[in-house]
Amino acid sequence: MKTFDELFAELAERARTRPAGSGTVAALDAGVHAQGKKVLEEAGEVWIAAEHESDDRLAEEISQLLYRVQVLMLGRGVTTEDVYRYL
Ligand SMILES: N=c1c2ncn([C@@H]3O[C@H](COP(=O)(O)OP(=O)(O)OP(=O)(O)O)[C@@H](O)[C@H]3O)c2ncn1[C@@H]1O[C@H](COP(=O)(O)O)[C@@H](O)[C@H]1O
Repeated sequence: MKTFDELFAELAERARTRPAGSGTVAALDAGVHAQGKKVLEEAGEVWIAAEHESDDRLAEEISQLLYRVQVLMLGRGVTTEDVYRYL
């Protein structure tokens, strides 16, 4: 179990250390265009799950959307503080 902030810190560390085999490193290397497409794809899956799937499947899709948003944030150099000041 981890929080949004804990995952963001983990992904930032991946970006910094670039361990072999990291899907996050590959997603960051793919660039902002590809990262944005993944956000849109996962958002669509969240919508479908919300209408047609179980609470557990919906929660899983939401977790994947949060991950994809965090990859995009790192890809653009946007921090959690940058986002939280608008909440
Ligand atoms: N939380 C996630 C996470 N959520 C989603 N995903 C990725 O997103 C995929 C699911 O998205 P898709 O529906 O697009 O599935 P897919 O089309 O089969 O995926 P791809 O072939 O496009 O990678 C998963 O298979 C993972 O590759 C995640 N990948 C990593 N994490 C966490 O991020 C951290 C760092 O991971 P690594 O960089 O892989 O070490 C670890 O704590 C992981 O648990």
